Amino acid sequence: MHGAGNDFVVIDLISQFLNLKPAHIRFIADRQRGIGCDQVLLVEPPTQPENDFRYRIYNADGSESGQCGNGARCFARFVREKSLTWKRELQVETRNGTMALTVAQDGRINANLGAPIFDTTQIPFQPEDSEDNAEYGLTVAGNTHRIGALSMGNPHAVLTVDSVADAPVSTLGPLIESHPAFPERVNVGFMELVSKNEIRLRVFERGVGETEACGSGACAAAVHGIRRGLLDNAVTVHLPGGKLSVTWSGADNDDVWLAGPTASVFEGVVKLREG
Ligand SMILES: N[C@H](CCC[C@H](N)C(=O)O)C(=O)O
Repeated sequence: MHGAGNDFVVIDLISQFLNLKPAHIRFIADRQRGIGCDQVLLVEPPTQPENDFRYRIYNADGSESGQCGNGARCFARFVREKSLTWKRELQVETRNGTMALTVAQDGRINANLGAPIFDTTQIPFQPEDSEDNAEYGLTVAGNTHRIGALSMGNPHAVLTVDSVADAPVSTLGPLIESHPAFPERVNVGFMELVSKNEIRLRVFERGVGETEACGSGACAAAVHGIRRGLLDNAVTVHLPGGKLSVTWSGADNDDVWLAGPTASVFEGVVKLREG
């Protein structure tokens, strides 16, 4: 499956049981030797009866994440296509709590990624200096960059650039992804302001590299722009793989909603060697 080109292998662990280890995840995600994807998503029974499913997210390098916005939308489509539920309002358990997914009559899927988190200890982020107009200075290879830092259930650094086409995604992205100021590493967004309701964005994702789209990254960039007064509350996010929509009231405790396309591409059986 994919959401605007951010692609996933989604595994039903309700009608089957697998004890997947990081080596299995890396094999499945390997685009030459395995199936190939940005993330592997696990569909599991909930641990609490009031919820519908449990949702676990693993990056291509085998690391687990607490959030995947595009993946959540594909998750909602998957469980309905596989007749694991008929509901249109889903409560899904993630590593950080629960998230609401809604499937409209026209098939559009909205994901509630919860309220953004700016508390640096929860991102986690250890800033070199104090926040100034929602930005921090971050020294990378001798140069200081201005970044926004927040969590959408997973950590994000957001840089504002004049042009995403010219942004140093492949060089600066990995240096910030593994910067010591982010003890759990970080997803790195490069945001270009188009208007008060539109941005262009490229994301170097933690544990993957640059992806065609990043749902939580789109939310993090839009929230950062709204917080700095550069964007209105509804933002169209143009990514290399397609368009996502983010809405957030601007109130710190209000939830961030993500909408966008989903697609089911292929279904099959994978043979996992005992790892
Ligand atoms: N690489 C991210 C997880 C996937 C996020 C992205 N695919 C999305 O749609 O939010 C992380 O390690 O936090």
